[in-house]
Amino acid sequence: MSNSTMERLNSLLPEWLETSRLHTGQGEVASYIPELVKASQDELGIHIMDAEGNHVSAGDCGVPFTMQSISKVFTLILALMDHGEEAVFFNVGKEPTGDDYDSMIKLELVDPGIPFNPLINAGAITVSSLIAGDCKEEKSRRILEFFRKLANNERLNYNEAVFQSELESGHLNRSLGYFLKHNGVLKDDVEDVLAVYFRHCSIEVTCADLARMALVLAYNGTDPITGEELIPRRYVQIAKTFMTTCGMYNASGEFAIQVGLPAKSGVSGGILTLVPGQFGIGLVGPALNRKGNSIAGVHLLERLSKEFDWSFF
Ligand SMILES: NC(=O)CC[C@H](N)C(=O)O
Repeated sequence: MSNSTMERLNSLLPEWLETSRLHTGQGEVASYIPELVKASQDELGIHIMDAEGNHVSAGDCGVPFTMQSISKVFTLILALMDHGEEAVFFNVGKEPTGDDYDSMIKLELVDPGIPFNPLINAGAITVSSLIAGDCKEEKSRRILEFFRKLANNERLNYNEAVFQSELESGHLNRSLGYFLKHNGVLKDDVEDVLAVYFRHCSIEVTCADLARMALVLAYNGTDPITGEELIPRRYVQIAKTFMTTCGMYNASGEFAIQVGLPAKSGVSGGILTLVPGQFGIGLVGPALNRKGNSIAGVHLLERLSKEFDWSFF
């Protein structure tokens, strides 16, 4: 079944990608992190991988980009592996916000002032502080090692220019950090926590890396190619639930209706998604729609999901 889907994908994908690419003109490349604006407006690439390691790719799939918010899924998983559910969800909630990902409004409105979920910035900054390690370097090292294992790529590394750019321009994230510190949610030094957060957002990948990471989620935590169990099933279940309810920001409901797959997007235009038990998918298209998701990427995923009946709803 997967083989015949692969064959059809092989013949359809190049043309479909070019049709979706036409939508890039209506989107905008993110500029609030100055270094990100250097990405090409009309870029679009995708890589789809199955459990045997067969893959189909199209477009600009070899172009490296930073994971940004996509990394939040995997730092959440690592924090769960480090401390368990109870400790993590003592500090961060489980509900969508309806606000922008970098909003702080709800932190003042609820008591206790913990972030609504681990995929908004406030939640992910909190999760960064929960990663085990004696210092920021050790926490960052553990995150990078974990990501390398998931992507089966020892060469995965930071984009230092993007890291520095966000370190210098991340005033809103800095204020979220200090607010969380004031609320008693962050215990560590705020600048140290932010450095860990900015570092994991700056990890550079290609579509193939994202597809491999997604494949591990598609197979409930076991890399189907190596057979190695990398994540306990329960934590994959939690991560995929958050991806479904909050992974595409305030367009998560619409994405669930139109595509119906767990997904996470990032401000660099990346999207990681998966077809449970079948495929891992990595995609990049830096031109974003008004909700902050890759405009052409969402278009392509909608078309693929409808054609192959991928929605799990
Ligand atoms: N949506 C995103 O990808 C946001 C991540 C980005 N590093 C930030 O904190 O603003």
